[in-house]
Order: sequence, then structure tokens, then C-alpha cells
Amino acid sequence: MAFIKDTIEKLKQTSPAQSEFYQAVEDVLESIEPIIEERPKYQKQGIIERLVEPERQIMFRVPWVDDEGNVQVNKGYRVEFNSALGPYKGGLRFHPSVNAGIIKFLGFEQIFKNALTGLPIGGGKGGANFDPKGKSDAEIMRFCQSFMTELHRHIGPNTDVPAGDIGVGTREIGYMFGQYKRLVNRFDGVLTGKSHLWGGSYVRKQATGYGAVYFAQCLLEDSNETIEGKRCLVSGSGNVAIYAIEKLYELGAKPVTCSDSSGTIYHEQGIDLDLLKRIKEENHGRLHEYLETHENAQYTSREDYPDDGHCVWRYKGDIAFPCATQNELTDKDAQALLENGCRYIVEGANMPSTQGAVDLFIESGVGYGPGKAANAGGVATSQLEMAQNASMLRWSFDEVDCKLQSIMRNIYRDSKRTAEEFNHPSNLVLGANIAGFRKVADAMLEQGVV
Ligand SMILES: NC(=O)C1=CN([C@@H]2O[C@H](COP(=O)(O)OP(=O)(O)OC[C@H]3O[C@@H](n4cnc5c(N)ncnc54)[C@H](OP(=O)(O)O)[C@@H]3O)[C@@H](O)[C@H]2O)C=CC1
Ligand SMILES: O=C(O)CCC(=O)C(=O)O
Repeated sequence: MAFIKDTIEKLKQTSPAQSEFYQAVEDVLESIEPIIEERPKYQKQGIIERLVEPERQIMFRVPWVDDEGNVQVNKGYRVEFNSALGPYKGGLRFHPSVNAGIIKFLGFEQIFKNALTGLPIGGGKGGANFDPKGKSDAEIMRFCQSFMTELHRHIGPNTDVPAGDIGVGTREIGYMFGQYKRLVNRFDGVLTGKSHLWGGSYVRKQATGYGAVYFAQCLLEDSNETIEGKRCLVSGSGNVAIYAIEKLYELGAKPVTCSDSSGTIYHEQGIDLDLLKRIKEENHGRLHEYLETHENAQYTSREDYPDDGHCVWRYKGDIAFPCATQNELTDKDAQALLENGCRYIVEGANMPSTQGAVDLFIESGVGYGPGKAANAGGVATSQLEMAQNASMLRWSFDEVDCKLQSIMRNIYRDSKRTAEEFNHPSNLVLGANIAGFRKVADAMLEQGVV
């Protein structure tokens, strides 16, 4: 469609050097063509042009002092992308690769993901090019305090509610919340992913990983299969990967891989989850330490793996769960997975597959759950945390888990039904994109040109 092509070209000129952002936009715009043709009002009212432009972008300096007394400076970001459905909602990423384009891609994805949950939340994302690796606890605290010293002016429980993402977990949320409270003198639900000792929701920590596995359950059920007994390939070893592995074990599957940015573990007996939690969650360590306990596991370091892409995807497995980062699963990896008989790919990470890999999955007819649908359990449970904070109530673990399961089932059904409605019954990329887009676009129409 010429109009879509023109919009993307214009975006490349007005927002130069933001390749991940263009990739995310192309993915959505190309799959919503059928509904744009069906409802010319979207085009007439400038919905697409407005959607690809964030409502507000905040960039700021984050100065902090390291343990040697040196002043360090990082770049901080918050992109408030779209508030048609509710307050801006989305995580904060602390990683050296963070830049405006990466935050915009994540914020753009978040709009449609949040819409798919069916809950009243808009889309936003933020972060900093800060590298938490190798930093002391005191350095992390000073950085988080400085970051919040600027961010607090822009957020609020009914305005914009950040949470965690790569490099931001319960510890960082705690330091940021402490600083927020000190600055505004209020205890409110301005952040999610809080410790459940002081306002956090049960299941938020587990929610993205568990949610991805619940989504996989729905996908397999449609082919009269179950998770039980399946060999699973998982990448990453952070929050999402750990709790995907935990739920896979609970459902009788066997996860045999995990990874970090330095290398990959393959363990034929199944990943030792307690050990993984100890290394990564408790000690913030490196994955090669796994071998100190399990000499019979295989470790392939990033340097010893000559190919582009990710070593995890070269093993044999029934279901693949990319749970590390964007574009970690390349065209070649996708080819290798298909040749090795992998039948399902369910994305725990945001945009982990390259566009070529996604095309291959769709053409081949394997079951493919795109990230914006499959990993929406995290943000959905964040909204459940907001609801508990607003009502000053606290729900039990089982209550929240039950709601999470039902939300994931609804996301799957909505994506599947929409794919069928537009005559591509097994294309959940198209189904999820149109289902999410329709909710946001209709709300924007009703709210006028703003
Ligand atoms: N946390 C959440 O609730 C949600 C997260 N997501 C997405 O899930 C993914 C993982 O997030 P999360 O688990 O929270 O983050 P964590 O920081 O807890 O873990 C990230 C994991 O990915 C690895 N990783 C990061 N960057 C790279 C890279 N460039 N190459 C290889 N491995 C890498 C990290 O390795 P290392 O330790 O070496 O850095 C680590 O194992 C991200 O795409 C995130 O956006 C999506 C929805 C919600
Ligand atoms: O919990 C949240 O608000 C956001 C989670 C997140 O960053 C994501 O869904 O990518």
C-alpha cells in the first residue's frame, strides 16, 4: 500500500538512524494494511501519522558519583508514546546499548501489547545507557536516585507508570521508589514491579515468563498437543527466562538451554533452576559459573561461536522461547530451528526475531507467538499491581496467577480470532497487530485530533 510505504519513508527522514524503531513500525504497519483498506476513516483522521510519533519524548542527563569518587554521566530517556487507552505504561531498560531508537521501538511495541491485554493502559518506555554489570550496590543506588531525580517530574500513578525491563529488577525499582517518595512525599503506585513487602503484587516477578508459557499452552492446545514432555530451548537467563523455565518444569517440559551475553549453557539433563537463580538472580553473576557445579553441561562462549545469531537456536528442541533481547534470533537461526524440527516459537523478549526470521516462521506454518502477544503477561500483571495499589488492597498469589492465565488466554483468542477474520488463520503477527491497533485507533478517533 503506497500510503504505508510513504509513511515509513517519511519516518526514516524525520527520525534518522533508528533502525530498530523502523523495524517495529514496519512490522505493525505492513500487517494492518487490510484494516486500513476496510476503514478509510483511519487514514483520513491521520491515525497512522499520529501513532508513529510519540506524544512526548524526554531526554535527560543522569550524573552520579562512582565508588572512586569520579563523576559519571549517562543519558536518560522516557518516551510517552500513546495515552489513548490509559496512562503511559512500560518498563525502564538500563543497558549500554540504549539509545533513542531502541526506546522508541520498545515504546511503540508497548502501545499494541498493552492494548491486547484489554486493560486501560497506554504505551511508554524509558531507560538509560547505564551498564549495571560490575557496579557495586551503592553505585546502582546512586544511579537510580539520580535517574529518578529527573524522572519524577514526568510520572505519576495516573500519568505514567514505569516498571522494569533489561537491567531493572526489584532492587532498582526499590531504589527509584525510595527516591520518588522522598521527592514528592507520597506513597503511591507510581512504579510497578515493587517488592511485595511494600506494595508490589504477587506474581509480577514471574508474570512475563509464566505468561509466555501460558500463551504457548494455548498455541499447542489448538493442535491437540500439551507442553508436557516437550524439549524446550530458552535463551537469556534474566527475569523472563528464569520464570519461563520455572513454569515449563511445573508443566512437565524439559528446558535444556539458557544464555547470557557472554555465552550459552546446554544441559541435556535439564537446566538446574535453583542454581540458575542463585547465579543470576541472587548474585548477579555470569553463566559460565554453572560449570562449577555441572561439569557435564556444555558452555559455548560468545567468542567461540563464530556465527552471527545465537548458539541456543542450533540445538534440537520442540519449542523455542527467545527471552533475551531484540534481534537475537537471526534468519540463519530460524532456518536452523526449522531444519532441526522445532515446531513452536514463543517470544518472551521484545522483537527477538529478525524480520527475515519472522517471515520464515510464517511461511513454514510453525506455531509462532509474537512477543507483543506472548510476553504481555508482565505488563498485564503490572496493571493488576496498579489496581491493587489504587484500591489499597492486596490479592493472593493464586488470585493474581488466575487472572494472568485468563488474560493470556484472552490475548491468544483475540489474536487468533482476528487473524481468522482477516483470512490469515494461522498468522498471529497479523492477528495481534490488527487486534491491538483496532483498540487504540478507535479510542483515538473518539478522542479527536490530539
Ligand atoms: N521484565 C519484564 O517483565 C519484561 C521483559 N520483556 C523483554 O524480555 C527480554 C528480557 O528481559 P528481562 O529478562 O527482564 O531482562 P534481564 O535483564 O533480567 O535479563 C536479560 C537477559 O538477556 C541477556 N541479554 C541482554 N542483552 C543481550 C545481548 N545483547 N545479547 C545476548 N544476551 C543478552 C542478559 O545477559 P547478560 O546478563 O549478559 O546481560 C540476560 O540474560 C527483553 O527483551 C525485555 O524487553 C518483555 C516483557 C516484560
Ligand atoms: O510492566 C510493565 O509496565 C512493562 C513491562 C515491559 O517493559 C514490557 O512489556 O516490555
